[in-house]
Amino acid sequence: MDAASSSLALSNIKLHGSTNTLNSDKRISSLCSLPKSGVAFSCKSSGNLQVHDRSTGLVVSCSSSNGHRDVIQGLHLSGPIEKKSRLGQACCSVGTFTVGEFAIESQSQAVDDKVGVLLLNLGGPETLDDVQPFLYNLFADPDIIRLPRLFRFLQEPLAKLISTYRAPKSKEGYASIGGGSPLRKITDEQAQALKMALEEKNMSANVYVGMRYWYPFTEEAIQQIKRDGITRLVVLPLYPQYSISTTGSSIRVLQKMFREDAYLSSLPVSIIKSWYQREGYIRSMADLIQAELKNFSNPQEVMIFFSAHGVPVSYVENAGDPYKDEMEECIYLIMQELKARGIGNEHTLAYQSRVGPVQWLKPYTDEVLVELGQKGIKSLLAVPVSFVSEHIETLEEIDMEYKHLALESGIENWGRVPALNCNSTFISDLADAVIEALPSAMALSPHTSSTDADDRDPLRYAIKLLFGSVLAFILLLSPKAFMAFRNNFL
Ligand SMILES: C=CC1=C(C)c2cc3[nH]c(cc4nc(cc5[nH]c(cc1n2)c(C)c5CCC(=O)O)C(CCC(=O)O)=C4C)c(C)c3C=C
Ligand SMILES: [Fe+2]
Repeated sequence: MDAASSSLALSNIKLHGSTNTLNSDKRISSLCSLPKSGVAFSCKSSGNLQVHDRSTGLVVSCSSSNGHRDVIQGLHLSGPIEKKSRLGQACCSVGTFTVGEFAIESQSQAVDDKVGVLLLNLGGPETLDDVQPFLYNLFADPDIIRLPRLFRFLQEPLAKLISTYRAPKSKEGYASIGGGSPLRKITDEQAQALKMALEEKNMSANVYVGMRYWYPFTEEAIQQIKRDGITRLVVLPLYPQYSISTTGSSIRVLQKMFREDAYLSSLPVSIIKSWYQREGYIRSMADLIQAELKNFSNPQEVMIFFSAHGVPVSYVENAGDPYKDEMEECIYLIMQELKARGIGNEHTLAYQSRVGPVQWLKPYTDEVLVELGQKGIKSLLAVPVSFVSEHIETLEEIDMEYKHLALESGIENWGRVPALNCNSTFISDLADAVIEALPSAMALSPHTSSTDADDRDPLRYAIKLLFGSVLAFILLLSPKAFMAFRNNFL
């Protein structure tokens, strides 16, 4: 943005109130002369107000003497600030807010600012023929099968083997939910709903979907973002809690792409790592639980059973994955919200969907269901909590396998909370999360040219692949390794 458009964005901000301490004209004229890298001014009322135009946007912040800062609509505000309506953001917002005795109106619209929101998700096979290649992509991810560095060359042959052997069982699962994953359709609908929610909050943005293991791949979304000339990007993983295996894996892909591309490496980006603690998300989860409890004849006797997708214990204990802590805090917050509504049901948390010959987070959903049935629990409400759309593990694993197991174990009344999908409170809260994240967007990393020498040398790559296949084959010929593999992956 040049000085002229900078002044255009900022001249739309009107400062009202006593001007003996805040002279808007003076500051706006001084802004125009600042270089295109950014503009800023400050004033003294009872706090220190700063307005920054970092070439593509506006940040208004006010730090008071006690140093306390609040975030309202992405603007860091504190002290004597009282929100009146939508706060101004240079990109597109219109609104009014007061700073002590001053009122500031923003009708700013930086015409050359193009905001993008990238929704990250897992992706799922759309047909039964997609299942094996989808599984290959998943198991080839070093954040899913974490091999010691020395054995990394085994990653691809192992992924080939595991995906081939697991595919028949997975296909049965996908066949039972209609022949494919609903993830793409639901994520596209969420993207559309988010775009509309942002528009209602006066922010115009393109919303993109980037999947980790199936179409549309994250790489495709990034190419589209480049073609569209996006100037600021908010990355929003559709996982409320952070795990190395989900959000971490997708961010790793982005970081690699951003490092290797000149345009991307200078694009201001803001990544929302996890958002399970957001009020709107907690409220929307509590709404779903409250509504579903009403379907039971004795709602207060129902055990609320949170079922989260598991991760291997080593992720948490050795690699420092915050997933378990975030999950437990999330459940605590949902239960607090329910308690505030007078709902004091018993609850429990267990982990589902384990894969592979390692220990996963405990307790396991299937084991707890049997124990609860044996203890005499008669009514149970299952709440899937690690994911915000319906998918194979809600539609098949919970609705079919676990329901069957629970009823067999003595539970008589079974219910399941639907996934949030396009729930309006939830989507509106995601829109707020995007607006709040935008002002902190900054370039991710310096541009470096291509990294891994092996990736550029086809001969070294072929040798690595061949050597890895032979080793994987030998490993699998050992009867013990074979039995562990067969029992856990197939
Ligand atoms: C927060 C959610 C998820 C975590 C954490 C997670 C970790 C994780 N998953 C696997 C292996 C598989 N996951 C599969 C499907 C799948 N996983 C998630 C979410 C999380 N995974 C979702 C939403 C889905 C379903 C996608 C869909 O098609 O609807 C599968 C494939 C299905 C199957 O064969 O069971 C596998 C395999 C591991 C190993 C892991 C952590 C290391
Ligand atoms: Fe998974």
